[in-house]
Amino acid sequence: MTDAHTAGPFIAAIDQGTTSSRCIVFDRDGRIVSVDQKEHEQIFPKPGWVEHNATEIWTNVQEVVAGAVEKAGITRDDIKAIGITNQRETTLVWDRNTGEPVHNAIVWQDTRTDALCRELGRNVGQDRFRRETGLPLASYFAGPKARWLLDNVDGLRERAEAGDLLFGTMDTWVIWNLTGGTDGGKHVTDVTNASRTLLMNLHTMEWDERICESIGVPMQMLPEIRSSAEVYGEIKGGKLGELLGGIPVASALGDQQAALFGQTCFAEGETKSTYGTGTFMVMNTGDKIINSYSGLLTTVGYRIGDQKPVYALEGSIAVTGSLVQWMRDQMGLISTAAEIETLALSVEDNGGAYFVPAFSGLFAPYWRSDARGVIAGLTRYVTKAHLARAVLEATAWQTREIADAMTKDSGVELAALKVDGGMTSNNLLMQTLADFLDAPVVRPMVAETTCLGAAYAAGLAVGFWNSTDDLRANWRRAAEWTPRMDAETRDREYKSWLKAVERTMGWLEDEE
Ligand SMILES: Nc1ncnc2c1ncn2[C@@H]1O[C@H](COP(=O)(O)OP(=O)(O)O)[C@@H](O)[C@H]1O
Ligand SMILES: O=P(O)(O)OC[C@H](O)CO
Repeated sequence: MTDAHTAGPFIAAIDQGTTSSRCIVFDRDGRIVSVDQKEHEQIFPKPGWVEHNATEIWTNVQEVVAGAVEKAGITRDDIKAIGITNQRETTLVWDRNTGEPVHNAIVWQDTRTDALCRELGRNVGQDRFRRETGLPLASYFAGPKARWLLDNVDGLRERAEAGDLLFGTMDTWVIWNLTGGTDGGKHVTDVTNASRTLLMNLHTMEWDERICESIGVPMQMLPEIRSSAEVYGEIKGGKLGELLGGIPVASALGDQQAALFGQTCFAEGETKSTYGTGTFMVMNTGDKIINSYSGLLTTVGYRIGDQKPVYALEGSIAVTGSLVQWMRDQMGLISTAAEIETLALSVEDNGGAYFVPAFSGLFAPYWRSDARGVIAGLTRYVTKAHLARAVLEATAWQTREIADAMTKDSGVELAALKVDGGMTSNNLLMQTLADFLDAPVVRPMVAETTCLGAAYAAGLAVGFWNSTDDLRANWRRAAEWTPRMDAETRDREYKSWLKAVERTMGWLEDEE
């Protein structure tokens, strides 16, 4: 697959995502040379529970790396480094001696720790977690998931305290296996992934002893926290060892931080939003740890080698692309995701309907697990085409709420929004977004910004690229949407949206 335009050497990146694992090989201009991808099973043992089989994931990771290298028609000597990006918060515990997971991984969307988080809130108080970790106490994050495993799997706490078990998010699992597993695998994570556990102190970039104790996670099972761009070890052992042994494993970033990096949002105030199953908007806040009073998360954007960490504010939305899937799979109103645009374009507006998809509560800026979805404003006039509009508008309004919160917290007005992810192929949605934000929306040439960010960080770590300026030079605009909506309509519609959001709250009673 390589040609004269994509002469080596190359950098490879693994994206261990929620629904699939993929590997992409990039050239020096940040162009894609080859891709391989494999989905894994989504396991739903009970309502609200979501698990992954980590052994299946590791098998898939090995296959997609081998697959991408084969498709590129290159060998070990052509690849200067490999980087990792991953679904964040998804939590695994495994035996350091056998390498076997003790339980399926508990996925970020899983809400089984809701009650535990409420209890921690009552006993320890929300404020301390916010202040030290930048996060609200919520089932989304990794620490409570690890505590749940220790409390609910027989004998686990004793084994953890004896030092026989390792904790990790998916970056840690993949790096440990890539670098040899039971034969000396490196047990590390990076600052961005660690900043999603509720266990890392944002100010020191170390595990916080008191917080680990309050949550009930023994520190001896935690990985070493490293920067996002440095060599953690080399590929070793197994089939990949034979194929790619010795290649430096040189970056790790949570997928949303990787997208920030891949979008080259290196300056304070630069913001990206990734539109997939859920949506994650992240703003670079430079060296400032901005405490959010508006329901955002304070998190680490990235850290290159021994440079100072760069912080970020994040607004996470649980349901965006998955609402389009719901319209397709559960309602049968469309047969492909792309059809939502055609259907929505068959009418002028939403016909008065507003759809708030609080299917598993509301994430940012509300963090309400008692909320459930509503369609408000229904009359006999509303058709499925109006609902299609309301579905797309839901994504755009949720983004607007987060943009408002970011401006409030940071004092920075959004100058433009860089977007990526599967939903950005929807032109009507992108125009609606520009209209509701009253700011330009820009999509880059390389839409695979997540893998690209991991490749960039790995490339910086081994000197393949010299500086972030080299990376900026690779960024190219593919499309831009500018606002066309008048202020009066925008304000009126926003009010109606906010009214609909209010109606989702308090649907579940506390004991539910
Ligand atoms: N044309 C479209 N319009 C609206 N939504 C879309 C469109 N194409 C894909 N999607 C949605 O985008 C999501 C897939 O995007 P992707 O970036 O691959 O997600 P993820 O990385 O979270 O798996 C799906 O939820 C799908 O419903
Ligand atoms: O794998 P994705 O793209 O669904 O990303 C999941 C996020 O990292 C969850 O925080």
